[in-house]
Amino acid sequence: MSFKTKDVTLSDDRPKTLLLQKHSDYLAGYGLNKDDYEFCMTEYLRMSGIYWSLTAMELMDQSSRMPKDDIISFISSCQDNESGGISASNGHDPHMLYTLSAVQVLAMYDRLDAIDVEGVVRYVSSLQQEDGSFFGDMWGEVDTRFSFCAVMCLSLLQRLDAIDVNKAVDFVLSCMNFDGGFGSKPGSESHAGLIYCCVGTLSICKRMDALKAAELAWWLCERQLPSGGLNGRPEKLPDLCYSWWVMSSLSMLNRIHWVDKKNLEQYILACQDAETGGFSDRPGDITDPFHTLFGLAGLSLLGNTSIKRVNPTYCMPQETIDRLNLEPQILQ
Ligand SMILES: CN(C(=O)[C@H](Cc1cnc[nH]1)NC(=O)OCc1ccccc1)[C@@H](Cc1ccccc1)C(=O)N[C@@H](Cc1c[nH]c2ccccc12)C(=O)NO
Ligand SMILES: [Zn+2]
Repeated sequence: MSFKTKDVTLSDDRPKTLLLQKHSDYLAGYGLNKDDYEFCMTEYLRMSGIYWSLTAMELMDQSSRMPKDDIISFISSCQDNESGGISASNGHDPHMLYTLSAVQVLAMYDRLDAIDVEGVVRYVSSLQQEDGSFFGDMWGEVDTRFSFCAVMCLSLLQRLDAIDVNKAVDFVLSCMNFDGGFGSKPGSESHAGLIYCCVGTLSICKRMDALKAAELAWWLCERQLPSGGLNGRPEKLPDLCYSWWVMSSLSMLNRIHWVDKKNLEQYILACQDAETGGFSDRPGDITDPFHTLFGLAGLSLLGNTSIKRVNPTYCMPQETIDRLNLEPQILQ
């Protein structure tokens, strides 16, 4: 039993303002050196890395600094003609996670014509199981993350008709715990990231009525620690990306005011690196594009107007969601 709540202390010389130019330079320069160790080691999730960088640049209104044509032809080269699915990088197997990232990127660029959309629809719907759940790929791992990938991807393509939405919702609801939270499968422990996926699925399918909203919002705001940061489960250290998983879920529940916004903003700003640019999981750690997106997206949800509005359900610019006429449900 740990009596000392695990937390971090924010040092006095931490960044207290948003260093937008540093973050824009950091992302514009990331991955240019193709043979650096980190770039090679993250090939297995390259497509998601492109989604994180582009979305962060869009939120900063800096996406013109991204190599648009190279990105679009890279995505086309990653679609598997036989299955219709899209892989993280050339030569890798197609997977739901990277098919979603690719569709998110092309939706932001308004270039869904660059892929075989019917092939993607065929791939995603082929992964739905009898109980409504989804596999991540042909190897058959079930996880509520993949339910969220499926409904987000198909809704971006205006093709939710291709799956059994009622069964997809039933499976997600079968993963609801007594604390109002969700795990990856029925009976799995509640986890902030999976709560985001399950609430997001219900938001897109317009079934937020089925949530135990009060219990869930309570569990979510319990994630906040004295440092202002949020953790993903009880007794865990704070981590910047959990600011996003928790706050986007609270936004969909219309209860974002339940967290101490000032304290949380302090924690997010403290995770910036004034030298390299970018955000890290905790103050003083190495920055990466993943935490940089979720730091900026979190500040956007907190109302920082120097960052464009982000949609809490899709984690994409609100203007993209508006252009696609998508209306994910927000609890009243
Ligand atoms: C596979 N990932 C993770 O497991 C990260 C690891 C981590 C980061 N900080 C602490 N650990 N964890 C993570 O994303 O947890 C949140 C989560 C978990 C499950 C479902 C959704 C969100 C990260 C990549 C990563 C690996 C290692 C270090 C940093 C980033 C990852 O890809 N997360 C996914 C989470 C996610 C966001 N939107 C989704 C939609 C559907 C499914 C998943 C996601 C992502 O961002 N996709 O675009
Ligand atoms: Zn993290």
